Amino acid sequence: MTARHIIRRQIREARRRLNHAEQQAAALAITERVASTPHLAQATKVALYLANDGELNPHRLIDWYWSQGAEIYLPVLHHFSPGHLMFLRYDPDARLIANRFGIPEPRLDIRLLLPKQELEVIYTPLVAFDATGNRIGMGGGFYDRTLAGWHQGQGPRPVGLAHDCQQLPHIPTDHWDVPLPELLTPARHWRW
Ligand SMILES: Nc1nc2c(c(=O)[nH]1)N(C=O)[C@@H](CNc1ccc(C(=O)N[C@@H](CCC(=O)O)C(=O)O)cc1)CN2
Ligand SMILES: Nc1ncnc2c1ncn2[C@@H]1O[C@H](COP(=O)(O)OP(=O)(O)OP(=O)(O)O)[C@@H](O)[C@H]1O
Repeated sequence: MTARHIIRRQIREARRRLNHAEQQAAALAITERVASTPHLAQATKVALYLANDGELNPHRLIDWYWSQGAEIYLPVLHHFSPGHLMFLRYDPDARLIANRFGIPEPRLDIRLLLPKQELEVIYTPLVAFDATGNRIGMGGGFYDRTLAGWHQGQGPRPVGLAHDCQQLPHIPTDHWDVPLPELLTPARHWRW
């Protein structure tokens, strides 16, 4: 087992142990944080995700963005390009279908597809982060591929979302890992 495997197992277990009240409080705290952060609150096209495996649950944040008239996009596993994500618009009445990991995603409808360059913010799920903005995800490299190049202006700014218990002192990185410039937890707004 590599260090990354051990980190994934431990932190996934820690976030799954959060109870319903803790998850609800975290969902509310993150929504209030976004609502009071102008560059995030003003975004009109944002990628979010549907919570899985104890992740910080953005359902209230999605409702809040909808109430502001913003468009929400969800990651959909690319049907032809393995390891890549597409972003499809998520409307309140959307029909969802579970992907191969059991995570619900919009049905593939070309009319709902948005090129990622047109998103303003990609809220990024993650398993673990450290105090310098390094992240580890579920292990598919999906977000690393999506975020590769954002720093050179090829795509939107990523903003990590996580519970405070997902922080580690140091995460070992690989050359393809894309560090985050910003991350929100219920307790803190990190910027690097
Ligand atoms: N909510 C959410 N949606 C997301 C992601 C995410 O991290 N969170 N992704 C971010 O990349 C993509 C999906 N990536 C995933 C990668 C691995 C596993 C997973 O559960 N793997 C199993 C074993 C693999 C299997 O079942 O085939 C595991 O590790 O237990 C789940 C999602 C797209 N959608
Ligand atoms: N930009 C990229 N181009 C090609 N392959 C990549 C890229 N980024 C990551 N990969 C590959 O994806 C695999 C998984 O990477 P890693 O373990 O860092 O995923 P992760 O960060 O945990 O997942 P995610 O990014 O989906 O949250 C690695 O084998 C890596 O080689």
